[in-house]
Amino acid sequence: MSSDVKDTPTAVGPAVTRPQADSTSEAAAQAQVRPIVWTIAGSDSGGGAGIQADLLTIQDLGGHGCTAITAITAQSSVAVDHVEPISDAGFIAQLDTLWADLKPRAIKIGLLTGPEQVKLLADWLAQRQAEAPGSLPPIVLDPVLVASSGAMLNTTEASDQFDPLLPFIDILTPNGDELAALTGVVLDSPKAVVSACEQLLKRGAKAVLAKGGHLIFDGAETLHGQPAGPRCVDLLYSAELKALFDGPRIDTDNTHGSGCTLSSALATVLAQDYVMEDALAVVRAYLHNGLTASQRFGAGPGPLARTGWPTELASFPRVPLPGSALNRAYGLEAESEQAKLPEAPFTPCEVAELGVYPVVDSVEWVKRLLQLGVKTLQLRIKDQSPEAVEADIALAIELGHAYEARLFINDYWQLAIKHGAYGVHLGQEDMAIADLAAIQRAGLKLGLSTHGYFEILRAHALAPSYIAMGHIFPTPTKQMPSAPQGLTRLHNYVALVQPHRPAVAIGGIDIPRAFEVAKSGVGSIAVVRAVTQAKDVAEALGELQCAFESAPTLPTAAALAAQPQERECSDA
Ligand SMILES: Cc1ncc(COP(=O)(O)OP(=O)(O)O)c(N)n1
Ligand SMILES: Cc1nc(C(=O)O)sc1CCOP(=O)(O)O
Ligand SMILES: [Mg+2]
Repeated sequence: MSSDVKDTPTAVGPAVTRPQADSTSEAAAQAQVRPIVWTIAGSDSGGGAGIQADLLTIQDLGGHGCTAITAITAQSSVAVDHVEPISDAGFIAQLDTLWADLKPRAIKIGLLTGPEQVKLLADWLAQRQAEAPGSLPPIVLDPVLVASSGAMLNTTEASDQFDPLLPFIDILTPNGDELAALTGVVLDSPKAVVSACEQLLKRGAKAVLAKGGHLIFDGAETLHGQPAGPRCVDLLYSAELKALFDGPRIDTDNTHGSGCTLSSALATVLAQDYVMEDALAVVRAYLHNGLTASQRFGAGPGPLARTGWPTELASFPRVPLPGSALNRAYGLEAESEQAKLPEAPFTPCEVAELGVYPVVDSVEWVKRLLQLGVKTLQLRIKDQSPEAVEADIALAIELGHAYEARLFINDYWQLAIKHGAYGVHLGQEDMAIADLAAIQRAGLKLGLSTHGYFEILRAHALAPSYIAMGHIFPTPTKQMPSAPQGLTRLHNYVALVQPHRPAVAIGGIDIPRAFEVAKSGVGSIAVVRAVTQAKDVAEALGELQCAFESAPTLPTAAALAAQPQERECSDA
């Protein structure tokens, strides 16, 4: 693998074990493999929440946990009998000692026993920031007020008690009770949740995850447009992104430490450089699996099970589509902005694997590739008026049919419908503006671009004909707002997508890398330069094809053909 590829080898499973880790350089190498995650929280002697839950979670998701303990609690599954805050000196000593040697890639803050500890921590963070601007990693604050047994863990009820910390916090993760206590807003509707989040943003929070586990609104079932049973809807609210994560409410009372688990899981995934919305998608799936497999140990609610990095789509939340009833209930989009959602899945491609998939910018290239036997290809013309490109698009479509090939038209979906194309390829931003219902009704196949977990979930909800995942490696062909995904993530995405529909990898794939990419089991590789800049195009196509033939066939791809194409999110 090339060194410019951002890859996190521990994204799944345990770290690589090194035989001798006693030298400084060896220790540093270890630290790079498992990112260091701090938890600043209280000890739960019952092992279900607090520091104990955090360490288990951090380890389970591929991090190395370090702790700064804020309080000792005498706690079981049914009671909190004693809370003893650590001394100020003891608190700061832990932070200083860790900072000197074990710098964090992310921090989770849990129980702080009152305004004094909040101020101590805020001052300590401010000093680190002043000494080295930009040295603080992502910080998650779980504003713990009450234990799940109902006991108060925090000495004050002041709604502004966490405000000194807010400037340092990347995301605040209150449950319904905490959100109400921090804002004074009565959370009796989805829009009230939004206004509480808005208030916290005005007070300095960068983002809020308003957890829906405790929130039940009148008529909530009807918001989902389907008899789905009790749901849990979390709202991510920041200036840049407002998104819902919707999943079934798991029928268990083993929720002891669920807030601690969520926030430490989030810190651990953020420490592996995932963007917030992707990290939240993973964390919701982790909670789903942990609650589902949870067990009781004492007389009261048990803790969540530790089930490792989630890999199956069924564990992940649904991300409601633009124009969906759920988004409208939260007021996340104006009625006038509603996208036209299709009423049925898109026509599936008749093959489970799309193979070598060149993306080219002229009808001449389309013709040349068809003559060389290419069966999946895309015409991607950028920045021209529809009038200027119509004749070329019409001719390319005609050629595609003549050669019985799968020709996708990028962007110009109206022309693709008008001229009866095999399919259309659209980006994420197009999903909100294109008439997806018209594309589906016309029987055209639809391919969608994605760049991480969140976009994969949003694309999957539309039941497209394929999902493209990029950019795997750095590419000069297109300016990308997101980071390269790398091979480890690609493996995870393929496992998620390909049991349901064809997956396509794109971005920076040349012939040597095609062999690495094919090992992920992905059924298709989309390329621009590997074909258009090849000295010998026929030879390049042959070598790219070779990459697939040398790679193991994964059962997921083979299973696809037999899989009915269901639409996962019919909540319009
Ligand atoms: C197969 C495939 N995957 C991704 C893309 C990128 O599409 P999009 O996000 O719409 O960006 P542009 O190509 O329009 O710049 C693609 N074209 N093909
Ligand atoms: C058009 C395009 N879309 C991408 C995405 O990730 O969505 S990457 C990409 C460019 C791919 O070109 P090359 O094969 O030359 O790297
Ligand atoms: Mg496009």
